[in-house]
Amino acid sequence: MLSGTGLVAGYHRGQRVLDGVSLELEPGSITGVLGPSGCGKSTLIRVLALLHTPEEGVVRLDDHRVDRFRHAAPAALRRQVGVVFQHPRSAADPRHTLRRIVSAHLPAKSPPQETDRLAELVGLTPDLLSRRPHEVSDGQLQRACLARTLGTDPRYLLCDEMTAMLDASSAATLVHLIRAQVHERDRGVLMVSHDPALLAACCDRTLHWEELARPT
Ligand SMILES: Nc1ncnc2c1ncn2[C@@H]1O[C@H](COP(=O)(O)OP(=O)(O)OP(=O)(O)O)[C@@H](O)[C@H]1O
Repeated sequence: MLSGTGLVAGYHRGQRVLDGVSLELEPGSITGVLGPSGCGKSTLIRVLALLHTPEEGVVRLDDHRVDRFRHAAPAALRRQVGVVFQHPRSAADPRHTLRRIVSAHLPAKSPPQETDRLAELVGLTPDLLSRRPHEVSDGQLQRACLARTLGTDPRYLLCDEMTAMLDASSAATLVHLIRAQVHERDRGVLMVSHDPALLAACCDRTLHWEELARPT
């Protein structure tokens, strides 16, 4: 299980973006979190992904109580939690080919077939792999970002409004892919969004932001 308990976090002294937030993610299921823009959903994802240090509260990753975050977080723990961000164009280096983007988190000596396997998994055709971000659609680039994240075979996948930039058909394809990952690989998924219809369509349970922020 990946959990955060009583999390307090912000970006400036005295600013509490998260003020006593708790959430548990179980492997093999998709949890949705619904909240308005600016409530702190991305901040929660950053804390759970060990990318942002909470001022208070506890993050547990399976049997580990995490006590170091950001660069100090143990690599073995960091690799267990993958993140897909809202804006694929800010998350991918525009100079790199999709092949390089997809393979970015694979071990250095991985054979090219491993990149091909990840690309196929997310439905990227081989001809797209030689292109750069400006030569593909947002949906295709988001698939490449998802494939990159899956390269560490993370036990938990945190999706931060990952379909917000996509048309309905691309969004549905990605959601279908995520569901397959949950069932085939027993991953635990968090999907945050301000779109109740999206969460209702793909999550096993949906929590409202206010439910997470109850005092512990
Ligand atoms: N790097 C940062 N530095 C300072 N303040 C920040 C930073 N990132 C976010 N914030 C502030 O923290 C608050 C919560 O932001 P966050 O991005 O976590 O919300 P969100 O619910 O994900 O919003 P959205 O749905 O619009 O993406 C906002 O008031 C935002 O301005």
